Amino acid sequence: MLISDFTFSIFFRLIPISRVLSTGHEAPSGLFDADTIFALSSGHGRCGVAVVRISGPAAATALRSMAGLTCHLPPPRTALLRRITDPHSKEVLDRGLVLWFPAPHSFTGEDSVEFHIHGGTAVITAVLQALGSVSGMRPAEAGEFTRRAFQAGKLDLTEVEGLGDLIHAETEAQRRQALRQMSGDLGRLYQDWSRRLKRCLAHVEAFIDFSEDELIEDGVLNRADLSVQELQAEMLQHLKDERRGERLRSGIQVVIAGDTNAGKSSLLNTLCQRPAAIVSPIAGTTRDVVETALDIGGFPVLLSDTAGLRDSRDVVEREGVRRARERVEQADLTLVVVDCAHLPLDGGGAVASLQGHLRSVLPSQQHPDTGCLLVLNKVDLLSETQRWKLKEELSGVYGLPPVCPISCQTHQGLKDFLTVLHSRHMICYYIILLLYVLTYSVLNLHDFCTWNISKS
Ligand SMILES: Nc1nc2c(ncn2[C@@H]2O[C@H](COP(=O)(O)OP(=O)(O)OP(=O)(O)O)[C@@H](O)[C@H]2O)c(=O)[nH]1
Repeated sequence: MLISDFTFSIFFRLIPISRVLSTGHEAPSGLFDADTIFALSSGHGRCGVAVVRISGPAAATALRSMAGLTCHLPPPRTALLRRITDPHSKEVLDRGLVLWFPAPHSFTGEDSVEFHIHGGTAVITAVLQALGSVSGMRPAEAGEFTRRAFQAGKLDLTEVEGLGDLIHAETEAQRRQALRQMSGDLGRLYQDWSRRLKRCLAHVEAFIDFSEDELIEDGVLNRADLSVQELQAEMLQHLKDERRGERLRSGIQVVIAGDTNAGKSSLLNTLCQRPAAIVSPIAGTTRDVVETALDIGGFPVLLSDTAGLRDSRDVVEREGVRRARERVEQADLTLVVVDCAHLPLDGGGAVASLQGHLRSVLPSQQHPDTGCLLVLNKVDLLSETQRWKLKEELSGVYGLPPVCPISCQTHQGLKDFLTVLHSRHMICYYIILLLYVLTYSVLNLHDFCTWNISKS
């Protein structure tokens, strides 16, 4: 390969790496708008107080003309109680608080104003219409305030993502993760990686361009290679810890599957504490997938009840079974429910029977040890002796997933089951694309350095 080809390949690598790593906000010039934008920021629906935000060069004009402030603007970030009027007709629209945030000390970095008005639909509509009539003002597009904050360097991309997560957070763990991300820790980490990678790249380029003139000190490539290896180890470590974040954001897919009448719908209702699915002694009651969102130990879980798996001539039931199998294939975690009153306990063979259940539910390529829990339902129907036999038979058996004996009727064993479920879904991690790309890029650079060292 020619030297110019090396340089090209280095740049080829550098561009995606630095783009991915650059969480800073080198705002493209020309993206700043002269428009002033406004929006209801407190969400729709009737409420006590609604917040209308304005950002841009005409914010001060809007404040003056609508809050009756002819001479001076209010002191920055201080709430003033004012009559809010139509800027043209001077009709009073509401009485509320106004706040003035002069640039650059505002969320967007631009001159900004907030109106805290009463949350009735008519009040909000009147104020928004009045704002729209001020020259140079227009309603904000979705996410435009945050885009302006990013462009003004107030937030980096990871903080923007954290802000989005915080707004959408439904569980405690999601809220905590979003807040951590918003504090900028992740951005600082990526910027450090970016800086170190670029330094390695510069050393390798310098070696390529000047080594023949002997202007480069010995061992430059070795040091670059060592640094890249260190970075690679750090990223892999980070990847291990942070995969959890992805599951936190999108939720874990938990699917309940098994034979008809095993108590799958009863389990769904028990977990979500409401009659979300129909329960009946008639086999084949559930025909379609019934979904419900849950918060288990602070983690978002999308729980699905599915049709009982059996051969059927009924077209609708067959479609239900097809959907059930599809869901099991996509699941992060499958709860295989078995009616333990039907296990061959007295004559032995419970383990073989459970293995048969697992085979009939799980896709052939899935190992039962992973992504699966065996839920032995209806333990209330077992006698003391039968329970003892079951325990005996299952103790010391390898090749089965964790087994949880429970009763959806008496709630026996439910607490232990929830503990196992919590620890099990914590290990349902997936590759985060961004970090995968980073690692891949580092591996490429590492390969390049290694190749070059061996060549020299
Ligand atoms: N004794 C006892 N009965 C239960 C328990 N759980 C469920 N049942 C009963 O078992 C029957 C079937 O329960 P479902 O929850 O509808 O079972 P399913 O697996 O969803 O059934 P399909 O819709 O046919 O797939 C109902 O009569 C329930 O009351 C349990 O823990 N103990």
